[in-house]
Amino acid sequence: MGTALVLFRRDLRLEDNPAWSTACAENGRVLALYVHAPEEEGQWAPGAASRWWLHHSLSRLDSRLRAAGGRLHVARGDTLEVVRELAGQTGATAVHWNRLYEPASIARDSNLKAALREQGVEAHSHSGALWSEPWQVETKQGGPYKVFSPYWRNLRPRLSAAPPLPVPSIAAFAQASNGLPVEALELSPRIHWTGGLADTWQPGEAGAHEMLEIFADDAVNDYVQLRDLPARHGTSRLSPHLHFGEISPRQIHHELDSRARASSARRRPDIEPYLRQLGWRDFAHHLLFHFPHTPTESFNPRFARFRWADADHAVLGRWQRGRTGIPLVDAGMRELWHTGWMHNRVRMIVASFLTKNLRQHWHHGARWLWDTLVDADLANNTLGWQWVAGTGADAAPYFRVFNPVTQSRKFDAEGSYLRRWLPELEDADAGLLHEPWKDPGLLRRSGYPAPMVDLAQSRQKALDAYARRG
Ligand SMILES: Cc1cc2nc3c(=O)[nH]c(=O)nc-3n(C[C@H](O)[C@H](O)[C@H](O)COP(=O)(O)OP(=O)(O)OC[C@H]3O[C@@H](n4cnc5c(N)ncnc54)[C@H](O)[C@@H]3O)c2cc1C
Repeated sequence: MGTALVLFRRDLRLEDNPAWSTACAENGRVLALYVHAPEEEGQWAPGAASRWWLHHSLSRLDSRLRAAGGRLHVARGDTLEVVRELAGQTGATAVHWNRLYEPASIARDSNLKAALREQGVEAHSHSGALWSEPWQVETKQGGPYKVFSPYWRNLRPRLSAAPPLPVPSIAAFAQASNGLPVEALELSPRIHWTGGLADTWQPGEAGAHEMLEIFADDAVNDYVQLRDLPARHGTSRLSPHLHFGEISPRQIHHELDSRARASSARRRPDIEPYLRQLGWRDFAHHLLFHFPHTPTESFNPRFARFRWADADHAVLGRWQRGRTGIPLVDAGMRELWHTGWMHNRVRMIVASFLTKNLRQHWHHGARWLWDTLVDADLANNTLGWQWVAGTGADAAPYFRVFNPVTQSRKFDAEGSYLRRWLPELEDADAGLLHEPWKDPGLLRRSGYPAPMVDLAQSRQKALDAYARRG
């Protein structure tokens, strides 16, 4: 049996990894390879929080492989050159990887496949990141979907909760020289600002399964009731693990389905609302694959000439630092800065505030989240921003401007989320917490800023601007 290289990218797991399983089954020797080539990701090289995650996830994968007698061969440089050099060194006759769907990755991987095949090396790509390939779900007319509900109605009946691929046994690891330690990639920042990330997350395959277990043990039962409450752990928090491929949708589906079947009919959780939400991830990738211009251009062409306010760095800075004077917006932005994550409902509110009340282009928000989220994902982030800004496929209507005070009273009625992230308002009266500007004395005493815009007036200005669009 021959030797194969397996390129690990955002599939940093050994279980349910089709590229890894196939290579191990078909070859006597395998080399697990990570090539660090951020420039090959075009404008979307990983941001600071993602790099932190990647450092730890690669280290954990390396440790797992070492425990099995091998290691992760880490290299930096041009992927094709590195693969060619290692194929030569190890005598590999095949290269396997799981597909990615960002435009730059598709272009890179197509070149890689063609160049390797030309050289007589087999190149195999596999489906390991999504439930379904973006081209497998088609409308009756044979085109892509633009609206989620019909997309989901088409996809859902085809999804199987079959057991995922087990961790394969490995005959032998191929040896290669010049591998780097993960530290050499300098992904972890020199300045120590990542304490909050380390306190919140455990990157890697084991961390992903722990997170799934916590969710499956408890919150999945009340997902519909709790998923909108930012103070509660009502969602799975699997997004960074999914982004880095430490766990797959198939694994999650299988685990939740098996547990549901094992529980008595009376106590059986309804896992459908959660699966549907996970379906948005496949949908986001479906959209990105079919409409690759959307990370930078409005999905809806009617917004191509929309006049956003000029970029204002002071305004953006207050939003980024959580100093807008609107408690729910500031709490979300501070949660993001501290933990690298923000609750979905709060993401919608901070995005609506930026694009509508402040009328800043959604690009600015998308970029900031790209740098600060541990789950920054081009497909999901693009969909989220275009949805809220009203410029996207299946978007919130442009006239929907979230009122952050109403939202905060509804979804954080007791103010636990606000008090947690705005310690200066910890002692504020419950009635004032959502609108502290109503008591100038409170603002003076606490140092919490006055609102940077009047919510009603800025909403009206946004509606006027949207009404004039295109
Ligand atoms: C402005 C904005 C920006 C966003 N940026 C990102 C991003 O960069 N990366 C990211 O993963 N999600 C993004 N989202 C979607 C969503 O907020 C997160 O996926 C979710 O908060 C992650 O938490 P969770 O894992 O607990 O979600 P759960 O509710 O437990 O959902 C399970 C999984 O389903 C997927 N999912 C859930 N909601 C969505 C959605 N609306 N769109 C696409 N996939 C979804 C995620 O992979 C998530 O992990 C964004 C949303 C908005 C409004």
